[in-house]
Amino acid sequence: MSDAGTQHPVAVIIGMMGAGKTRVGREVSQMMGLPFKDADIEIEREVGMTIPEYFAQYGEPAFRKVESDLIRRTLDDFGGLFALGGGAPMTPATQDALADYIDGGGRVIYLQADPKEAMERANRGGGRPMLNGGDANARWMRLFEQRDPVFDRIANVHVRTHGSTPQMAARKVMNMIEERVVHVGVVSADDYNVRIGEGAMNHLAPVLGDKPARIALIHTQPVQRHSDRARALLRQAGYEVSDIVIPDAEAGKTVTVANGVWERLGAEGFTRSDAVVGVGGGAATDLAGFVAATWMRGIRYVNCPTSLLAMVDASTGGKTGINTAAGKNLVGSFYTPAGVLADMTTLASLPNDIFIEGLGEVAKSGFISDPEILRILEEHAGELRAFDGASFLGTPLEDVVAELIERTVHVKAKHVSADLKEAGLREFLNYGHTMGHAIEKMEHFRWRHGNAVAVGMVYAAELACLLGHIDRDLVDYHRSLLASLGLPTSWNGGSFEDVLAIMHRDKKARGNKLRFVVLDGGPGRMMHLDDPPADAVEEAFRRIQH
Ligand SMILES: NC(=O)c1ccc[n+]([C@@H]2O[C@H](COP(=O)([O-])OP(=O)(O)OC[C@H]3O[C@@H](n4cnc5c(N)ncnc54)[C@H](O)[C@@H]3O)[C@@H](O)[C@H]2O)c1
Ligand SMILES: O=C(O)C(=O)C[C@@H](O)[C@H](O)[C@H](O)COP(=O)(O)O
Repeated sequence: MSDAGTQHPVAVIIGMMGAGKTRVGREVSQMMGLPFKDADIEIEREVGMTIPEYFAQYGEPAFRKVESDLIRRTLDDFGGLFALGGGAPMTPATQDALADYIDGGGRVIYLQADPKEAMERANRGGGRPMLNGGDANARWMRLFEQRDPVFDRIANVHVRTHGSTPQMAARKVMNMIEERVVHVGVVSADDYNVRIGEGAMNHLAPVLGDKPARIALIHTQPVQRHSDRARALLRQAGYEVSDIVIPDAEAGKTVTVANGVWERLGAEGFTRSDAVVGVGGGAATDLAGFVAATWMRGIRYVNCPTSLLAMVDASTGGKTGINTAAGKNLVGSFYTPAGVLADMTTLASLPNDIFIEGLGEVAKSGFISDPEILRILEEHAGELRAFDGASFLGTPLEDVVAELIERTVHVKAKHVSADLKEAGLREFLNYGHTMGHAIEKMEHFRWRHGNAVAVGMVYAAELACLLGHIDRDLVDYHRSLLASLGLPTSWNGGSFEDVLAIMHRDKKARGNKLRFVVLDGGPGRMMHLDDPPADAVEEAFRRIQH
């Protein structure tokens, strides 16, 4: 954010008179240990009189010039929280200054208070020149109608504070400030952001935009409390919501379920301008994405992942799909979301075993691309393995998990940005999956995906070692790290012949040749392994058995 020697605000708060910009801004600055500035107070200090006096003596145009000059200066030399006066963002010069600030990575937060509450607060206080003359309420409402669409456009963060105390509103603002954002560039489609943090789901309406009238909210029963929140946010934003509950986990990734959703969309008149929101684990976001990719050949969709694995992997990258009798994810489409909102508060209800399976895909990303992930996993293995959603939020572990999620999503974004349709580079994200998907199928999906992938990575490491690409120590490191996280490292649930037949149907296979992706020397260095010797393929299988 800061250029050499300059400071920029952590956030700028805008909103209607009475929205609570100053009160909430002060609360946030105290919570974050940062300085706070109120533009109106700074202006009165600079001109040596109150704003009503300045208005009366020099008029509004002169005031707006003083105001926009002070705002521009403050944006370039202040590193705390900065609240603007109600009318400030209506001035073109201030709009330009705020746009430059956002281009530099700044956050302009539109504090969207309940209009009635804000109007009453604004008129209680008096001393507001813009409300002088005539019925103050009517005047406030006229200003709201003029300003709300402008504020909505200018801001890049929107925080609704309806019914919130100043402290609750401050917490929402702080969550937005602290959230992590990973940008995913997509060569053949629109770029999008993955937002990671408490309250990320609040971005639903801004990400969906104002074109959809109808939203198909696709979710599963175990995440009802989170889909309830999504539904409330969507309805508050004025969307018509079709609530679609699908079977949980892999049972939801079938053509029968997809057809049922297509039937609903048809019966309710969904058109290309409408959208899909998927809330749940990776299976739910895979199905939701598949429905969005296929309804009328493609409508907008936003993923709200609620499991660790879905946050770090499934919800991003555009792989949508369903399973068939022949195997995992054999039907689907590369179709990218309009955005991904990884709301950390949803992890509060995530069972420990589901959290742990998500660590399988986190570790994978460490092995294929970011060794720092492996270091963090090693350092915090015990805490991660003991994950307890009920006591997780607000603890130091939440920051560790947020860092792991951001890093893992960065690894995925790097691969999918360069190779959306998996022509080569993206296949490295499939590390451990050739054997992993075979195990899932052999286990009739009783094994969780992340657990199967963990064993699959040990298999791939054994195969690479047998062929001289990595040393035994690195194979042993796979086992020790994955086991320390509570992940399985062996499997003996079926015959080599059955597994081999399934691996031959893996999407990376070409003709009747097996293809794997394996480490080449060490973490972060990957290679394709085409048509490996049959005896090595079988010996590696023997080595992952109990
Ligand atoms: N599209 C991709 O790129 C991609 C990437 C990785 C995995 N996947 C797919 O994702 C699936 C695995 O995802 P998963 O591990 O999330 O499994 P999942 O979707 O089956 O969820 C696991 C279980 O956790 C529950 N759950 C999820 N979030 C919860 C929450 N916050 N509170 C309580 N319960 C919650 C689910 O309801 C389910 O019972 C597999 O189908 C895999 O193929 C897809
Ligand atoms: O996004 C990818 O590409 C991946 O390979 C990510 C994997 O972690 C994920 O499990 C994906 O769903 C597997 O893809 P598939 O094409 O093997 O089904």
